[in-house]
Amino acid sequence: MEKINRKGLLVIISAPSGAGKSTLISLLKRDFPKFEFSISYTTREPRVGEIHGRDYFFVSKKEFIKLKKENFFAEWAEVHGNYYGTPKEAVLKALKQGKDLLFDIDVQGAMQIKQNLNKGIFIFIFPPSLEELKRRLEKRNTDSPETINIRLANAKKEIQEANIFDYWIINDKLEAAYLQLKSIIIAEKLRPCFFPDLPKKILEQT
Ligand SMILES: Nc1ncnc2c1ncn2[C@@H]1O[C@H](COP(=O)(O)OP(=O)(O)OP(=O)(O)O)[C@@H](O)[C@H]1O
Ligand SMILES: Nc1nc2c(ncn2[C@@H]2O[C@H](COP(=O)(O)O)[C@@H](O)[C@H]2O)c(=O)[nH]1
Repeated sequence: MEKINRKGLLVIISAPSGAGKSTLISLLKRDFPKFEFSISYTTREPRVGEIHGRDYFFVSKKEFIKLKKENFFAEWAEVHGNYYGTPKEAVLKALKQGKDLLFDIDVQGAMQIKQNLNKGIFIFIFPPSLEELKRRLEKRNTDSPETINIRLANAKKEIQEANIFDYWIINDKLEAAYLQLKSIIIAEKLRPCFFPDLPKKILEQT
């Protein structure tokens, strides 16, 4: 069969810190090798094992503010006391090339993408409870007790904003949550709007 043109899908995933976004996204990276992943800029210090240009572009506050003034970001927000932003160029490139692009961003950023681009599917991941969220953050052992407290306080606010999202997933058992996430993405990728030429191509075949 002749190659069918496909438009790219934008997938925006948000969750309170520690709910399991990065864990779920690493499974998507394994199963959807053609997906592009938006790499954000941040003023946060790198965690052990994080690599500049793979996990984030780690920049100073001064550099971030300069980029912000230059209109470099598709969206940006102050999250848990640090700045985070999505480079506009990566989004425009993915849209132009019809590539699927996934964003791991907070609720404020998701709202901006919704307003500015007016496209994408918006998925919110819940932890099974706030106690379990705290347990996961403590067990991850990447943040100080003060930072964990800030992240837990922000989790309550983020959960209250969850109604702007298209899909909700509770990440209790990882396998079940991942199956739900994967199913949403597969179903969304099959929407007719992503294959505008398909009926014509099928009818033209001899
Ligand atoms: N379903 C699950 N059950 C138990 N532990 C989990 C589950 N999902 C993720 N975790 C663990 O919880 C911790 C937090 O997960 P992860 O780092 O993926 O969260 P996150 O939402 O990306 O957080 P952040 O926004 O701070 O980056 C990790 O140690 C991870 O291994
Ligand atoms: N608005 C944006 N939020 C972002 C972006 N990149 C990441 N994030 C969110 O920040 C928090 C904290 O992340 P962490 O890696 O420090 O734990 C989390 O909710 C991310 O989703 C971004 O470009 N814009």
